Amino acid sequence: MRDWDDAYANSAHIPGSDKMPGQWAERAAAYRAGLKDFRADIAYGAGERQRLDLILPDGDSKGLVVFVHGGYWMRFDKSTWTDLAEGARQHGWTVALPSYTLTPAARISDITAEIAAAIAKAASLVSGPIRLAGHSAGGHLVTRMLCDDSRLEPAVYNRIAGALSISGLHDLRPLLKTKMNETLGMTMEEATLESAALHLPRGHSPVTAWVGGSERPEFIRQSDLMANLWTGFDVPTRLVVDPGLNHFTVIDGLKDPSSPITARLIGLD
Ligand SMILES: N[C@@H](CC(=O)c1ccccc1NC=O)C(=O)O
Repeated sequence: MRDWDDAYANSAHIPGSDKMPGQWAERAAAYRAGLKDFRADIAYGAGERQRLDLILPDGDSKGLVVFVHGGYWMRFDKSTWTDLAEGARQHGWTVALPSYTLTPAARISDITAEIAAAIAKAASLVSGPIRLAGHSAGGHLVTRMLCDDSRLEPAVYNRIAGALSISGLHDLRPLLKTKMNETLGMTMEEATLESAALHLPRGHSPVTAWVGGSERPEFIRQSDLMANLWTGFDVPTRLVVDPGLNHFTVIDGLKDPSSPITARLIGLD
């Protein structure tokens, strides 16, 4: 059988990646220190990690971007990548960054419910269209919001203008064969119910699956399968394989207002 741990191992295939979490946190902290309007730790539930940060644009807000961080549902929080808000912020969008309870304290299905609550809270604070983005495990979480079993209320769901799943995981069943599942604790039933690609879409919100061309082949397959399957249900889908980028560099463009990934996030292209 294939080595499924290796198929989903990112750091092991990216030189220097052991130093990256420290660098990400430092960059994000420096970015927060320079923000004019940063609203930290807004509660969207009673749990300790059920908090979101809001980053406001300089002028009027055009709408709400929600960015959900990754880390295989078991690492990191909203403070790791605050600086990814900057591209959308410069275009006038308000950006919400939620934390969520990590596995094994929460099941993945619990986290999906938390993200719906986080989006509802942010949507109550910021008017206009909503654009969802997530990285890796966060890509899973945002695509789950568009599934037929989405917990979003119609008033919130109907404001969603699109979702950008960056290196997202859309069929969780192969992860059952990895050591990570000792922490994730998924059964086949949960892995199936938590796979966006195995659901029907609730509506026709556009979905972009964006992945680095130098990522593990499994991540490219996970983006490909999502775009492929939902195309069959009349969802406007795009698959973008961004050349030369790996699992960690693929999100860097979100900091840059002139990057193609920022244009995709806010629907300018
Ligand atoms: N230790 C993990 C790290 C990882 O995959 C990761 C790290 C940061 C953000 C997203 C990640 N992947 C999926 O959620 C790995 O390299 O396999």
